[in-house]
Amino acid sequence: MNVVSIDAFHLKYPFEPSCACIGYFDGIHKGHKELLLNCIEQADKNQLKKVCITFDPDPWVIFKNEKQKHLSTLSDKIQILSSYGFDEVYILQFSKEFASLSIESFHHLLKEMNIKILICGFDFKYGQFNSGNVDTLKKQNDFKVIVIDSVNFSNLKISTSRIEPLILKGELYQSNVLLDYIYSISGYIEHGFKRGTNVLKIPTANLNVDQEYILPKTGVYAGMVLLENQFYKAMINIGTNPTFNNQHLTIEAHILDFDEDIYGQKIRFFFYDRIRDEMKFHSIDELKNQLLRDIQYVDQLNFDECLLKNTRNIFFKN
Ligand SMILES: Cc1cc2nc3c(=O)[nH]c(=O)nc-3n(C[C@H](O)[C@H](O)[C@H](O)COP(=O)(O)O)c2cc1C
Ligand SMILES: Nc1ncnc2c1ncn2[C@@H]1O[C@H](COP(=O)(O)OP(=O)(O)OP(=O)(O)O)[C@@H](O)[C@H]1O
Repeated sequence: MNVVSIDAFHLKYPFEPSCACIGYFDGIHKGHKELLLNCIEQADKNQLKKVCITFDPDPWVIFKNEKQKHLSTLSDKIQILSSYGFDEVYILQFSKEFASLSIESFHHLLKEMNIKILICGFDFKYGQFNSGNVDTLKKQNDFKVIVIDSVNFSNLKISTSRIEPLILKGELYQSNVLLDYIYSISGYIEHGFKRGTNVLKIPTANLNVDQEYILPKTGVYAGMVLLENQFYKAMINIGTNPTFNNQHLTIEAHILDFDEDIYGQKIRFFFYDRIRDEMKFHSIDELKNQLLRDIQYVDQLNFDECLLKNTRNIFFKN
């Protein structure tokens, strides 16, 4: 899959005729999935390149000058799109100039990018003051437009802004249902206080997380980790280890049936469901007994087959 960064005002790339879906696609949830699958199907049917058009940076960065947290980093999006079988991802460089393109200039840009079929959601907006929408798109004759109806859950549109608060509240199972795969964050393993290994005899991998991610509410989660293209069941804690009065928030996983030195390695933590609050225990033995019960619980937990399969399809590299 080719990933191409595009300056809308200086098109240089040799664009081949394509069927493209368009959006910011943070998290690539179940609603987005409908667009992506439709795009792949239409591209194959019409012998066109399979293209996903997205934007970077986040419009908020440009308008509010604030770094936003996201469900997925750009690199995650690229990985997910690659798992769908896209040929190309066009990343339109978002700027104030780009945001103020007139409706006609936006259509002209897509025509110049050799888009033959455009797939978007029913509420897609574009151009100056977000004045472009599916009605204005349908009025032009340069490319065909396919509009996807709202993909709902409990009669409400599935959207990134609906999933984000669920993650912040720790309702990870519900977020996963709306995403259609298991939510994850990634980073590198760093050194902790070594109490896991030395005091508790329950070693943990401490995550130095990419700061872009939306972090689940503090607490203990059943989940998995992905390490060197292998999935392992894990229990994850996000918190300040109140039994030890830590000053800073840590994100750590005890990987079940695993005992290797993995400092410095790239790792991904998957949050399947929240088990409990992080608690302050009166003694290390009490904490240890609780951790042993958590291990037992996670060990016997059967993850939803469909969520597991979708997650593997995205993140497992063949
Ligand atoms: C699944 C899991 C649950 C945990 N729950 C708690 C908890 O409820 N209270 C607490 O003080 N620490 C909790 N911890 C954190 C342990 O205290 C921690 O693993 C230990 O302090 C090791 O830290 P270190 O990696 O910095 O050495 C939990 C850790 C894990 C992996
Ligand atoms: N549930 C959905 N059903 C159909 N189309 C959707 C759905 N969610 C998003 N889309 C479409 O997918 C494309 C990308 O959506 P985008 O990422 O901009 O927003 P979103 O998922 O609705 O999130 P937000 O809450 O940030 O608005 C757009 O064309 C949008 O209309």
